[in-house]
Amino acid sequence: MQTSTRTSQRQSQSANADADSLLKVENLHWQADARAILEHISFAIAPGSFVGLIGPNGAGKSSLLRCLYRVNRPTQGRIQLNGQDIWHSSAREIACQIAVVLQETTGNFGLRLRDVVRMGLTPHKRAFEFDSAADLALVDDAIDQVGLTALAKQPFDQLSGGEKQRALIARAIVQRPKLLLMDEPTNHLDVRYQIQVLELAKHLGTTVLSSIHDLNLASAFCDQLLLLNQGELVEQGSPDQVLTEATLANVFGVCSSIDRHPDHGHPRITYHYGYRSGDHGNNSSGVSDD
Ligand SMILES: Nc1ncnc2c1ncn2[C@@H]1O[C@H](COP(=O)(O)OP(=O)(O)OP(=O)(O)O)[C@@H](O)[C@H]1O
Repeated sequence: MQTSTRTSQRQSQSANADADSLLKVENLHWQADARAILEHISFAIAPGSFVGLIGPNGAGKSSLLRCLYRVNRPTQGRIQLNGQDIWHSSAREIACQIAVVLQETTGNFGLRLRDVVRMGLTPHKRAFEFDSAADLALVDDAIDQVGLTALAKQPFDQLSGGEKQRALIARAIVQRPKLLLMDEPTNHLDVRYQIQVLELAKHLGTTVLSSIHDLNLASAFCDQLLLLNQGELVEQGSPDQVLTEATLANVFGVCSSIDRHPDHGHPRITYHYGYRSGDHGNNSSGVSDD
């Protein structure tokens, strides 16, 4: 595994922002079956920012997110939310502060959409405490915000992929988290729903960390990007800093040209297919048409 020098430079830059960070991860390591999956992961996320977690298949994105929502216990290092170590907090305390949207959610056993959204209230409730009229109004308002009022009584498992993701965002709205973690929330969605789901998450006004495979979507929506490769954080910074032709060649093994998107001004990636080594300025990807 290699650690980029640019990463350490950016890590020291981001250290200046640490005091104001909502989430701070320090030297996180995680291993499974005696194999190192994540190593030397350090970053901080400022409140209100929309951060994309990118990287090739198997880089460790889901493993890192699972550490952050307390499924994978790090073998080394510290994760702090608002200055509090998440592994020294109760599961309920964390559930009040962190909402999670995963890529495929099944097994809701006949629950209707409204019941699934209502589950966002649970972490804030005591045992046997009933939902108040204000709680139920919050649920209906969240369903309305994601445009699913007409489907509120529909069994969750019968919804389309895009409708399920929007329902889970409605659940997150109800949960009122400080941090929303999303693992490939746009997987299997058509392009309209990919944009819609990310727009909904962006306009929640909460801090978001989401893994995203589509680098152009990551560029369009994210304030900051974390680039994982082989279990290490090799780049972190703005889309301009992270999405370079050289990085895409080195980490993803693709040849690309990058210009500015005419609407949002962030990097816009055009991929080149079937080129021969030497056809383009940067050919370190080793991609060829042989
Ligand atoms: N519980 C586990 N036990 C053993 N190996 C694991 C476990 N969880 C993840 N891994 C391994 O860790 C590596 C990283 O997996 P992870 O799912 O985190 O990658 P990813 O970046 O999310 O990949 P993708 O983009 O393909 O979803 C993979 O090689 C995977 O097989």
